[in-house]
Amino acid sequence: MKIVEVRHPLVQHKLGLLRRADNSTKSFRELSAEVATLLTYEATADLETEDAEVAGWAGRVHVRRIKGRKITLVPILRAGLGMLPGVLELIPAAKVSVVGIRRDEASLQAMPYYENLVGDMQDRTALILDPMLATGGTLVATVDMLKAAGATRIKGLFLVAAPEGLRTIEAAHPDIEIYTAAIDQRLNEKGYILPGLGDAGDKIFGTRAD
Ligand SMILES: O=P(O)(O)OC[C@H]1O[C@H](OP(=O)(O)OP(=O)(O)O)[C@H](O)[C@@H]1O
Ligand SMILES: O=c1cc[nH]c(=O)[nH]1
Ligand SMILES: [Mg+2]
Repeated sequence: MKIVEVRHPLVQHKLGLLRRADNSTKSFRELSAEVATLLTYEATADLETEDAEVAGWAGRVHVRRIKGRKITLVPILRAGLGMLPGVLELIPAAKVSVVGIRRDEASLQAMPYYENLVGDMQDRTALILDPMLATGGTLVATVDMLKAAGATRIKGLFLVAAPEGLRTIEAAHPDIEIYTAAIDQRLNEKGYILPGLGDAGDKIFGTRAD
């Protein structure tokens, strides 16, 4: 499975800021979106392009443009919404397919509760957005959903990923690609990533002070 840990200095610097426990909701949101923009740049590096011509200031000019297959962004509610503005900075016309999955805090099982996907999923690259890949249950459920709707080309963008979750997704869906700012050490007994970011959904929405 293709797993890319993005080591770019800007990504690593911003991730370092995100890890601070004293971030305000505003800074956590801004940094999440900024790292998401940089992950998008990496994850779209292999998009196919084609020749085209446009009317330039000195006549016709040869240019390149993105070809064929289009993209749908797939933010996973809730926390994935925190990455969406950053990704839309680079792909402002992308259609958005929303998936709602909540992790049961006791069993750590992924509980799907909402699905609203674009109709032509088979013609698009799906870019899943979620800050945290922990046990991997949420990602496996999302990829199951996307494949059932016809998706064949799927990439996931995460701020932080745990080795346990990477192993789980590799066993279930080795054909997808993962882009993350960090592969962290491990999960704690409650399924939180260490050193991680804490509860990303709560930090993005300001629902609990850590
Ligand atoms: O890899 P897993 O072990 O499945 O865990 C990861 C999921 O947990 C968090 O969502 P959460 O359930 O807290 O929902 P929220 O975004 O509404 O806070 C996170 O945003 C991922 O979606
Ligand atoms: O570390 C974790 C794991 C799951 N969800 C989070 O928000 N943080
Ligand atoms: Mg949460």
